[in-house]
Amino acid sequence: MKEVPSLYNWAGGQASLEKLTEVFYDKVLKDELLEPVFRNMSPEHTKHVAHFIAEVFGGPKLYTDQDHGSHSNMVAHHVGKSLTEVQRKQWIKLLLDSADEIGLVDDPEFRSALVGYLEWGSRLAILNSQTTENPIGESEPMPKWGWGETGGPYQK
Ligand code: HEM
Repeated sequence: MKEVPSLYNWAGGQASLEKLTEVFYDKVLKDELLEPVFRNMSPEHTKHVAHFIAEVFGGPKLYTDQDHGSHSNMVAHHVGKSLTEVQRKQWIKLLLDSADEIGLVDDPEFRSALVGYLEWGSRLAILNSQTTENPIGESEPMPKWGWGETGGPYQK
């Protein structure tokens, strides 16, 4: 049985995920639907989101240790923002366009895991944005994401 690589390593590590979020937020800030939502984001936003996804995908704990973040802290950024399904769909579209643009690994298994995570995370972001109280306690662990039912191309 071959060793199972993390999604983080399969995606090309930190540099690859940081490139993904850089290209993505460039698009976001030029997008009619999303620019109003993100126009006041912090200069660190792009990097923090890359660090968050990297950690969820089995990479180093930069969001937790370097950015002083946590799952609760990430959710707090969405609470009360009243984000919409239309904005969510556009968010997903621009992120997947960015993945193609930077040449992120595109085997069916990795992309299935990526889309699964983005659907899950973005739907939670919309739900949490309708509330005024953070449902995630500060001591809750970071989410983890893996290959899911498809297994992985590493098995071939
Ligand atoms: C998997 C899905 C998602 C992840 C992993 C994620 C991650 C994050 C993280 C880590 C932050 C904090 C950034 C920082 O520390 O500066 C953040 C903030 C934010 N996110 Fe998300 N997010 C997701 C989905 C979404 C979606 C779908 C939307 C809207 C359509 C959204 C809107 C925002 C906004 C408005 C902020 C605050 C920006 C500001 O500081 O002004 N997020 N997100």
